[in-house]
Amino acid sequence: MSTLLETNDLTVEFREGGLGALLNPASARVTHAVNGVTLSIVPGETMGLVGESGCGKSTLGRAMLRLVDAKSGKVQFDGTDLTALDPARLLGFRRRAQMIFQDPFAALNPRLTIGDTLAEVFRVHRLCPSGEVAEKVADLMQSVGLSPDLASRRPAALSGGQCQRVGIARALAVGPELLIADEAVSALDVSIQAQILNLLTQLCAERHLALIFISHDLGVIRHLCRRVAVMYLGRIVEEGPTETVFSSPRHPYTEALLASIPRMAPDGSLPPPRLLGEPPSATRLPAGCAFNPRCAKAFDACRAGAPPAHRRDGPVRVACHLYTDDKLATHRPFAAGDH
Ligand SMILES: Nc1ncnc2c1ncn2[C@@H]1O[C@H](COP(=O)(O)OP(=O)(O)OP(=O)(O)O)[C@@H](O)[C@H]1O
Repeated sequence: MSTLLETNDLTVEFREGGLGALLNPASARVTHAVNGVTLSIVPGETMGLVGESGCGKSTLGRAMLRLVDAKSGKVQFDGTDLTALDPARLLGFRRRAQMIFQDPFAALNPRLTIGDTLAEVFRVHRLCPSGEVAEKVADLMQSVGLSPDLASRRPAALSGGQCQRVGIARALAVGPELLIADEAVSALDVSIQAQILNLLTQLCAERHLALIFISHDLGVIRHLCRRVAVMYLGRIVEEGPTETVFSSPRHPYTEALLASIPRMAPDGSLPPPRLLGEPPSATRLPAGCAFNPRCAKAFDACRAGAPPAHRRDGPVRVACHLYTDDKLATHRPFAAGDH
């Protein structure tokens, strides 16, 4: 199947330092938010993007939609290089890929009614004659489980779950082929989270939508996504079918992340966390593999150089020095101390 969205060696940096940094670029404080990401998604596919806070998930999602500019690398949507699009053609692309945000209240204009918020999308993108907008808005509201009676209300009169349904409706209005949902349920109560996840599953299936679902929550990713990409300090360290990655993680970071899900022992105690401390700052990346200072399996090569990003082990892609060609060629599973 042809690729819908593809990033190629994508890098995003944030430079800070005020006037001093403008006069002397070498003095700028540079955050390496996305560091050479190559990833693709096909039409109708659901992919989870998971990793600790600050690892670059949101920035990657935003760069995929050109809401933030890349420093280098490419983003291609259906064969078109987004990094080279002028503003007029970018507006056309915005119909095909949309974002859903974490905070449903903040994402809506508090002064506009729900009906006006949705009607604005039909008008800006000239999606239908103005006489049909009210009917389209009512249909759209029903498709996300909102009564059209709520059209006259403002966001403050809605619950968090209802606001997120409006956010989803606004994204769907333009008939996109790809949704990027950035922590779209993490601000909601658990019972409401399940309803919104079910809605997203249903909409993706009905409309053959591709979904990139950004989340800290491994349980949610497992429930929702066929494929998962695990991110650490700006890089994808492992990527593959969700069930394969979750049942036999290759990368020590994925392994530690999965082992960090709190599970109570029969005696009521909690096992010690497997992932200790915070990730290093994205302004000062460690030499070699970025995970090496926290990796229990690190050895000399991990400190000497970054691992190749595209090594395949069956259906899984892994960026780790433990997966050298000779180990993969002989199908020798690694173990601690097996270097
Ligand atoms: N506009 C910005 N200006 C400067 N630095 C930024 C900006 N946006 C993000 N960053 C930095 O880029 C890095 C990646 O941030 P990002 O928000 O993409 O991570 P994340 O994995 O989505 O985190 P979270 O799960 O907490 O949302 C962080 O170090 C963050 O502080």
